[in-house]
Amino acid sequence: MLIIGIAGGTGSGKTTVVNQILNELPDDEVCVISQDSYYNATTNLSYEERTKINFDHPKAIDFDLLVKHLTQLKKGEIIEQPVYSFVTHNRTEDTHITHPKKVIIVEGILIFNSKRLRDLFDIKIFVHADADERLIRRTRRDIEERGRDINEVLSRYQNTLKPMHQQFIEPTKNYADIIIPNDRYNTVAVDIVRTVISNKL
Ligand SMILES: Nc1ncnc2c1ncn2[C@@H]1O[C@H](COP(=O)(O)OP(=O)(O)O)[C@@H](O)[C@H]1O
Ligand SMILES: O=c1ccn([C@@H]2O[C@H](COP(=O)(O)O)[C@@H](O)[C@H]2O)c(=O)[nH]1
Repeated sequence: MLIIGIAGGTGSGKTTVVNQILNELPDDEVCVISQDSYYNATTNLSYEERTKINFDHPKAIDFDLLVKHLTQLKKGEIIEQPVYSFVTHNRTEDTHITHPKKVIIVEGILIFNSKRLRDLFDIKIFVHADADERLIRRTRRDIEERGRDINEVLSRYQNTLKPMHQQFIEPTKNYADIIIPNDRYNTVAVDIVRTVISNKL
């Protein structure tokens, strides 16, 4: 089994890179775990209280469950990945049954922040895009896909995204084996990662 961690700031293009890697790879050989599925369950809080959570701080993530699930997959066990809603800021009632595969890709902004997780990765990849590019992408995506308005996106960026990125995400670039520059679509880098995976399969 090969476990690949893909980190990078919000809007850097992690999900896009993962999807490009998955294209042309056999479905039954690769599975993806998203750190976003492991935001803490906040059912005890009101919607208003949930909107005030700092989602870019490591404390917002249920790393215990993420490490437990990855360890189970490594042992060949099936897991029930939580399903998260960015609209309600909470886990849904659903779960996603995930089978162990030869290659497991874990992606998320804070995954290199946890030593326990880092130790589980065979390859660590950091997707880099400049802050202005990330802000533009995030603004478009959150308005089009995550039900936000421009004020929400910009005030969240100023109050939490930017400072948390500088404090907790950017420094973890140092742990990466490979850094993918992603201000533009980087097909060469994606091809290299795909080749590494294909060799393993
Ligand atoms: N290299 C790129 N150039 C332009 N737009 C991109 C690029 N990579 C991703 N995007 C777009 O930016 C937005 C955020 O990308 P996404 O992959 O969701 O980032 P992340 O998972 O890192 O938050 C998406 O709308 C995506 O289509
Ligand atoms: O309820 C939530 C939970 C998280 N976020 C934001 O999501 C990004 C991480 O996801 P990416 O796909 O890597 O962008 C993080 O910056 C959180 O601020 C949210 O908006 N709402």
